[in-house]
Amino acid sequence: MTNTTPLLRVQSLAKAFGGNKVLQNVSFDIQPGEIVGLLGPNGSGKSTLLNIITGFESADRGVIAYRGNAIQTLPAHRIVEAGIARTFQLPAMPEKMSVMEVAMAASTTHHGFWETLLGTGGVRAAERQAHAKATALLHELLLAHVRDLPASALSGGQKKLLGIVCALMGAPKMVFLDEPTAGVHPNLRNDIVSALKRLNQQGMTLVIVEHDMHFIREVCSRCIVLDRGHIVASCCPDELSSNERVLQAYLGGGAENDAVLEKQA
Ligand SMILES: Nc1ncnc2c1ncn2[C@@H]1O[C@H](COP(=O)(O)OP(=O)(O)OP(=O)(O)O)[C@@H](O)[C@H]1O
Repeated sequence: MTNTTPLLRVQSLAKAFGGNKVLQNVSFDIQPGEIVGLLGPNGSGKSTLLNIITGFESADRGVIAYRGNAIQTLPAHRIVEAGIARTFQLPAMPEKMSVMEVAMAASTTHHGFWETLLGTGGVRAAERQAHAKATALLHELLLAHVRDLPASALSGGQKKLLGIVCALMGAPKMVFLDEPTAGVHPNLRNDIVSALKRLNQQGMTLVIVEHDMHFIREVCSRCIVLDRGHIVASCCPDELSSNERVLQAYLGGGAENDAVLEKQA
């Protein structure tokens, strides 16, 4: 990786489900240290893009390079190991595990069968490390006071925070967040904003799928806007409201807009 290599480069990505062309010729770069908002109307392809980058779906065409290395054929766990983590729109939590246990289970340090069974020194040291890290992250994400509760008992917003904790347990360089504040109480929303800003100040690159424009303005330095599978804008949040193609995407448009988008892609 040279000084000019972007942290992530997506080139000519395409994906269709049957005849539904969900992503078409999608290309963009993310630089280290950015907080980028990924925007677009419902069904514009944001989650599909996020799923492809993080290895949960495969692309039909295109290249995804992380620190200069192609990752588009890697399975999800190898992408996590490479340094890219993600959260989910609706995090599912195991019924019987405590908040701390869920955080610990997200640790990416794994040992062989015999080492684990025998509880070797290496395993115990790794467990201590994971415990210390989970403790620090639960504190950072304001979940220290609920660490012994069953994870399934958390509120929707707290589950989102725990999803962020889990994503961070592997010490990623880059995190994709899928609607981190949707359905979250305003108080907790502000906590999420502060936590994300702190993580970014510590060097984390963030890409955030969000519909909440206040949140985007508060947190993001740049926005990428998708409309029906095409990137129609890459600009700072303040420029969104005067961007013709963004307005067109959000205010609607039928087949005539498809023709325009095809031409401009
Ligand atoms: N596994 C799938 N099989 C078939 N179609 C799918 C699949 N996943 C997504 N789609 C379709 O792809 C299109 C884009 O969906 P996607 O979830 O990526 O949009 P989105 O921008 O994230 O939407 P929202 O903001 O509503 O979450 C939709 O038409 C959706 O129905």
